[in-house]
Amino acid sequence: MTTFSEFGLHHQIVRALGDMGFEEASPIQDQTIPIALKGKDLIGQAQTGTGKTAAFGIPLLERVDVEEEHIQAVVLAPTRELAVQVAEEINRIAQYLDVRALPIYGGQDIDRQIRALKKRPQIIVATPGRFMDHMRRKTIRLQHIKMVVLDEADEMLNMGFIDDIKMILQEIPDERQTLLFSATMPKPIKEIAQKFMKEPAIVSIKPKEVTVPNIAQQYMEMPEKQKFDVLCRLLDIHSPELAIIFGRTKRRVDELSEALNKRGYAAEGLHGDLNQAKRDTVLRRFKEGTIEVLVATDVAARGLDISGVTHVYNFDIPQDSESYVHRIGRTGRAGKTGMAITFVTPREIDHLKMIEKVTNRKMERKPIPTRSEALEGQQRITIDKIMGIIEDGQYHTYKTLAEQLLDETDSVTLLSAALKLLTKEPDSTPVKLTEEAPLRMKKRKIEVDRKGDRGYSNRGSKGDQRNRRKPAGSGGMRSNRKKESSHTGNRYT
Ligand SMILES: Nc1ncnc2c1ncn2[C@@H]1O[C@H](COP(=O)(O)OP(=O)(O)OP(=O)(O)O)[C@@H](O)[C@H]1O
Ligand SMILES: [Mg+2]
Repeated sequence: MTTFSEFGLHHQIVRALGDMGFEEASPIQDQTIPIALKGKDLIGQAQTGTGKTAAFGIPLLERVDVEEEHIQAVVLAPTRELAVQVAEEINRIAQYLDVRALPIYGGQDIDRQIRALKKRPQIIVATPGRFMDHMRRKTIRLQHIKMVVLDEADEMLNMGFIDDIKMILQEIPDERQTLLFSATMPKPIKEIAQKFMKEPAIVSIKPKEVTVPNIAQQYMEMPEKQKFDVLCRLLDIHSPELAIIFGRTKRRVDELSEALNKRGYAAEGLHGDLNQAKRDTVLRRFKEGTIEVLVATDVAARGLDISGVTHVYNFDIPQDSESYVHRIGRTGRAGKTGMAITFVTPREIDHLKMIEKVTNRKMERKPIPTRSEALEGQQRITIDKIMGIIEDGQYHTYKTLAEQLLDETDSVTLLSAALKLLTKEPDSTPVKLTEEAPLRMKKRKIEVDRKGDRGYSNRGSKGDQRNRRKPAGSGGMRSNRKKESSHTGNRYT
């Protein structure tokens, strides 16, 4: 593997990477950075959590002219959270340079953004809708942009941003460099590539390895009604450092997080109907560990890099293999290990098989854990905590009290009572969860797979696009453009 100094990067960048704990380039960085540094167009595909952000972030910073006070590079990303995260990572790499990346996204006060833009950042990381708004207002000028990155391009297409992206790419000067990155690359991406990129170099992992090997993948089959109790048991047994639970719909996420709280888990929901401030708070609290369980729709699946996520639970099986790959990829990042458990109802087994087929990886079937296993899990945690205190030696102030108690009660009885008190016993508080209909396999999906579409999903296929898209205008791009301005506030799900 290559060390970063071998790429001939600015010493400030190498130093920042060192501060960040990056010692060697990851494989995708190793293969793409030299190409991107030459100014060539590039499609980079690599598994989740393997450092694609720095793979484009480093060349952007390397190629930005520090003296020039214009926007020189634009990264487009599908969600606000991702825009913020990518800008933060670029700024960390840029900490010893006089270069700044500014995140720009819908839902944030536009005047504030305009003021921030006046400070002349060289790099913008934006969601497409808000970027279009600024293009129209001429608060972002395009003529000096010489690099464009599409991060999670396929998701931006799924979210109906295709026209925005085409428009943006059309308006940015031609003699630019275009980079496109994602863990999955369904077909419509190729169309964008053909139209808007100049003989892109393709750096791609084999479909065989679409998921990273360090994530243990398991599934459990059970009726819909049983899912919630099983989830609670698993949380008790695994006691994750941080866990993400994926639900199919926004209502589902709300109900699940409420139900989890009722049963004593520190959980909060994240989905597109929450306002910006709430979304920010939830993510912050999760990153800090104030909440241990994040319940989310697919919005959190893309790109989010939160260290400490040890477990991902697909409470509802994901719609397609692409979503599966991105969801489970929230764990097992940067070489760490992780565990992903998918719940499947008997009628959804075909769906699971389809996912296995496309990802080319079998999930291990696991039996449903029992209530007593859950209790054992929690008891183990209690014991670990007690042993931890003994190791720390911080218990001496309690010794006299312990001796007094032992005069009156025998040690086994005393310790048993203390263990009971400290152990979170499996809880069966009734909760309200509206049943979800099982996911049905659509015939079309299998057909696409059989055709050998390299894409790990079919979500990008035309039919789906039509369904997922915002109400599409029949008019040309210009008419779309107008209409969309009124939408920008809430388009990012
Ligand atoms: N060379 C490196 N050495 C050590 N850690 C790294 C290196 N490159 C990136 N990382 C860290 O690995 C984590 C994952 O990186 P990143 O978010 O860029 O992954 P990704 O490939 O974009 O994943 P996804 O497909 O989910 O978006 C980040 O915390 C990042 O800081
Ligand atoms: Mg990423």
